[in-house]
Amino acid sequence: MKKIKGALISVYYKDGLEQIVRKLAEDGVTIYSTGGTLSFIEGLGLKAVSVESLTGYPSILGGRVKTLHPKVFGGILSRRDNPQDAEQTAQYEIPEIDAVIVDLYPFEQTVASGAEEQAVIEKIDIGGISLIRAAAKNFKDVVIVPSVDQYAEFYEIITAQQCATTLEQRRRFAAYAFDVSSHYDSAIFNYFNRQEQIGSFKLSFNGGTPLRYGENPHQSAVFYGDLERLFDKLHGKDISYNNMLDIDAAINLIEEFDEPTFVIMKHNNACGVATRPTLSEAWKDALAGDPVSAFGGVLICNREVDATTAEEINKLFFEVILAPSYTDEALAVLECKKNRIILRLKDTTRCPKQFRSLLNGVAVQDRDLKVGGVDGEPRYATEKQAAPEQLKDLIFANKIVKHSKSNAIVLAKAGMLIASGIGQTSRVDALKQAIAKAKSFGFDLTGAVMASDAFFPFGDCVEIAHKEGIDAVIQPGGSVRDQESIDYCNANGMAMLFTGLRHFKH
Ligand SMILES: NC(=O)c1ncn([C@@H]2O[C@H](COP(=O)(O)O)[C@@H](O)[C@H]2O)c1NC=O
Repeated sequence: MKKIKGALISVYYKDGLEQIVRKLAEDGVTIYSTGGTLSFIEGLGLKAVSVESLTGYPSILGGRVKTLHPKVFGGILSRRDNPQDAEQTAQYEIPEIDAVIVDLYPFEQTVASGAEEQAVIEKIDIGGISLIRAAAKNFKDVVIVPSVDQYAEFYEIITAQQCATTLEQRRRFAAYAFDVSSHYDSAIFNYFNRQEQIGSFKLSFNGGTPLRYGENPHQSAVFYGDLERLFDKLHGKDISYNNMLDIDAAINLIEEFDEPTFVIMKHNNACGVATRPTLSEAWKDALAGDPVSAFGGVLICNREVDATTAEEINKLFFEVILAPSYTDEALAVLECKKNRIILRLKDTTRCPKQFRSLLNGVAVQDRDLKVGGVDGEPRYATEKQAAPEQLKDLIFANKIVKHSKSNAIVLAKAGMLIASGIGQTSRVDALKQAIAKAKSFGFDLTGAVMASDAFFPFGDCVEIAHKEGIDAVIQPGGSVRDQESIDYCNANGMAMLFTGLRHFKH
């Protein structure tokens, strides 16, 4: 156990500091402090020594240099059991500082506020980060409180142990310190790296929410990120790892649609999608696409859920629902099952990059943010063009296939997903799966459209589709054998659009 005799306090946010300062003062600890923090302490009617009087220098360069001085850093870094260090600290009249309390300039908040570069640069804390690192390095003798988040724990310790700390406690606070400093530096790096990418990859999240388990009960899992910005959880049990995957996929898909649309996700793929003039109609037809798979699904829509729609949704067993809002009546209906997770979407902007752990590292790619065509519009590869209603269905189906696991084929008709073939090892198998599924639910494929996430390597898919009554197709194109498919379509009165955009999803 080591008693604190000298403490340096230099914090940006002063909230929560009062009880700590009072306790330190009560136990006779000498407090050293910087400008604003010193005024705060004196405002409490307590005494502290200004860092200026310790160093013999004023705070200069607009606060850029305040604590950066050997009298401060010598006091923190001196090894108390090292005779040479002791000799030098005595020679230069350096006091022992055995507790350091810092709260850094709010760099990330300043960037997030959209501040100009110069304002952001001034919020790069230099002295504070140096204090944190120095104190953490010398944890054998010094305790470091590196941010406001550790105030409560530190206060508990000094209250219970009369301003003394154990080595184990100091080591834990040193870990907090490097957590704070590395996160802070990652944020600064990402700010500097935002335009001209220099190649390194740094991602840092504070905290982490333990999940009940991972993809399966024998796998443990933690989520790092800020779900609160994305949505409000209004009701239900904890969100699971698999729920998160489906929620992510659901948000990606719903964002493709402007008109009232309902999507039902199952294991990362849509099993029901419909666009209709009203949300309740969209729900009805999304469910009709595959009422069997919908059981236990994740639901998402892009309009307020009203009571009528909620009454219908309520008949289904589902895991999660996401919507921009709910009427009070709708919420009352949906909340009748205690485990159901009800989320209100807020700000769905997400990182434009996607990360995935694989092999012994992380692969980073741009999100697939394009749809429709390389330059906006897809182009006809065939003589025949689709009728206006069918063209709408082609665009609709292409949005769904973009978010389906490869190899994927989507069949749609009248603004509704009628079947898909997903995650197949051949495109023909994906098509056959979709056809079989559509038929099993009694859908008539005459006049339906087909979307493919990648080009047709042979002419077989358009031929199979045509034999089922499908006469409009959308696909990226780009196969060396595109002409086989084009010739077949031309010979059989089919329309085929090329987007030039492949949408593999592995
Ligand atoms: N320049 C320095 O030597 C320096 N030393 C400590 N700080 C920071 O100054 C802030 C506290 O300043 P004040 O006590 O004047 O309100 C803290 O966020 C602390 O991390 C510094 N500021 C920036 O680097």
